[in-house]
Amino acid sequence: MSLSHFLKLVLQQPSLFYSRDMNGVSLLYDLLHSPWLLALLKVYECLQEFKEKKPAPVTARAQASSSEVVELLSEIPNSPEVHELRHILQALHFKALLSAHDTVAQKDFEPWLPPLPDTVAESEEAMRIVCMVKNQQPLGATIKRHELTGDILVARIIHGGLAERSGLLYAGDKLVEVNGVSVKGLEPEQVIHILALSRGTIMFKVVPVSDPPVNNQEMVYVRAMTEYWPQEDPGIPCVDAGLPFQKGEILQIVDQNDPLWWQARRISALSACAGLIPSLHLLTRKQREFWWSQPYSPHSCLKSARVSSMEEEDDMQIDEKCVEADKEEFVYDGQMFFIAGFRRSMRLCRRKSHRSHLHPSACCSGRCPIAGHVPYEEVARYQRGPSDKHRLIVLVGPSGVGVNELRRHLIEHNPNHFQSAVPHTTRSKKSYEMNGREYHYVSKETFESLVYSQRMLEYGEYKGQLYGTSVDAVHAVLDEGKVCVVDLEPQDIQVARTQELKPYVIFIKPPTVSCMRRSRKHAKTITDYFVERKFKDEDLQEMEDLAHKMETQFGQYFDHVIVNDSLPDAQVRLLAAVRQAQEGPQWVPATWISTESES
Ligand SMILES: Nc1ncnc2c1ncn2[C@@H]1O[C@H](COP(=O)(O)OP(=O)(O)OP(=O)(O)O)[C@@H](O)[C@H]1O
Repeated sequence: MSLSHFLKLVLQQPSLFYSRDMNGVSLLYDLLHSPWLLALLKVYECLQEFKEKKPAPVTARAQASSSEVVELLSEIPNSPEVHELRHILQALHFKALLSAHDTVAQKDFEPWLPPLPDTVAESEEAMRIVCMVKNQQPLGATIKRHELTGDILVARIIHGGLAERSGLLYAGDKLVEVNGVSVKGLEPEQVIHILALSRGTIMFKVVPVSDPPVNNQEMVYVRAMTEYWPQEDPGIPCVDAGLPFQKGEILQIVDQNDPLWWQARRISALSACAGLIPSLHLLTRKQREFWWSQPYSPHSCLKSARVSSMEEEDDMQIDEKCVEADKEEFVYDGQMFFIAGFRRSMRLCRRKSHRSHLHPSACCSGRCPIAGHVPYEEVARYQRGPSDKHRLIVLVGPSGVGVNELRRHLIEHNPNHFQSAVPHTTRSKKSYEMNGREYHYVSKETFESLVYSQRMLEYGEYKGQLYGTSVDAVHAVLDEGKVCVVDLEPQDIQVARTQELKPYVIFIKPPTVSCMRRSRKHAKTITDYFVERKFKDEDLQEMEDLAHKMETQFGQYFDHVIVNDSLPDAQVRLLAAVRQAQEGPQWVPATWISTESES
């Protein structure tokens, strides 16, 4: 019988006795002998005994004792009993049980809150007393001083922070006291000082804001196109509440109520407390101010020093056919395949300046990353559908890192699935070549019109001829249901970033110079002078420097990074990354998705 049911009977019984017409002695006799009264007395006795005993754990460190026993057991001869005991003591569920026991024994499972003050003056009726246990975590709120009244107000509540989780403090609440100290006339910094000194529990006396703000904004995701370090920003309302981020990181914007300071989380830590980041407007302004504060220097697009020095060198005549025809044809599954876009002239041309007079706009307005640079790019999750074209795969990396080696390997791995785009050139066709196989041979005028109509992903000049890869050449591959794999200079990525191509950019990064000295012992680089020449130490150093510059300037566009140390490893990782790009969900600019749904 449950105790509550039993107590109900107890209450019923006296009323029955009372209603019966009985003399007092027999009533008392019956009452004292009734089983329910005896049972009730027994319960009472048990409770009294329990109260006196005050049960206490024999030890508060059962876990430690268990570990000691396990250690001792290892020193005595093994027997089935010893084995069993050790097995029990080391079992995960048993350890969890002891851990729970110790937690209860040490009573560290709930915070201690101070008693609320008994006397609250009538005039303070509208006040709210809020107690919080800090537990070494930040409060998750910022304060400010009201410009006119001088009141100290809660400026914002950080999403996921202690204050928000308590549900007791709101932006706009007026602070009256902190831990019994009046904040009247204090500067926000002084209040922060009081808060910083408080350990464990903090008690606020606040006048609640009449309309607590409701955050019903939609969750927005952005890619950080720049980096941000709160410690270096003197303008941030609270450095500790700032969220540092790197280029290319995906952020979830959880609050845009403040026009200057948004609240965001990193996509990699969505359960963490949000942090403050400058709003789009503020960060754009900061970037502009920084830009103007820099000493004037004519901007030059990222180029390798080796490139400019090469341009001054005289070209040597090298037998083109013997160099260019290398490994262009191969057999796969009994079928002959031709691989275009790997020619020496094309590769050397890529290294040359992209600041061509052909481009309709000057360097700093089109392909250059500084022009039109937004600090946050809104992104959305994209999953390629079965009937969608493949995403363009773009490989980027400093010259000599192995971009072509990896690209070639990928295509040769399965030429029915991976293919390069056939480039365009203005040079004349050789007798052993075929139009549309090695190159699309076009006139200078046609090439220029492709450039002017923004149909060239990349282009350049080599030995007085133009070379480049057109958007249409990429489409020709994609339309066949294949994956197009191209090699671009980082400044050309922006041109390829369109809804129609949805490029997935993989940065091929060199390992350290000392690693390369080992792995590139037999590797060869191509130069204007030499068809193939061994890497020198300065080539490797330059590769490392250039990779660093590329990451600093263009890291925001890289969807994936592969360090090319061991070639076989890099090949495997590239294949996996390309598969993931086509089959897995990724963050892409939101405009790539919305344009699609509108059409
Ligand atoms: N991980 C590696 N280990 C050893 N050698 C490598 C590795 N990756 C590439 N190589 C070699 O380095 C040389 C340069 O590679 P590759 O031609 O692919 O460079 P690239 O990045 O395409 O540069 P370029 O702009 O000069 O064409 C080649 O001989 C290649 O076989």
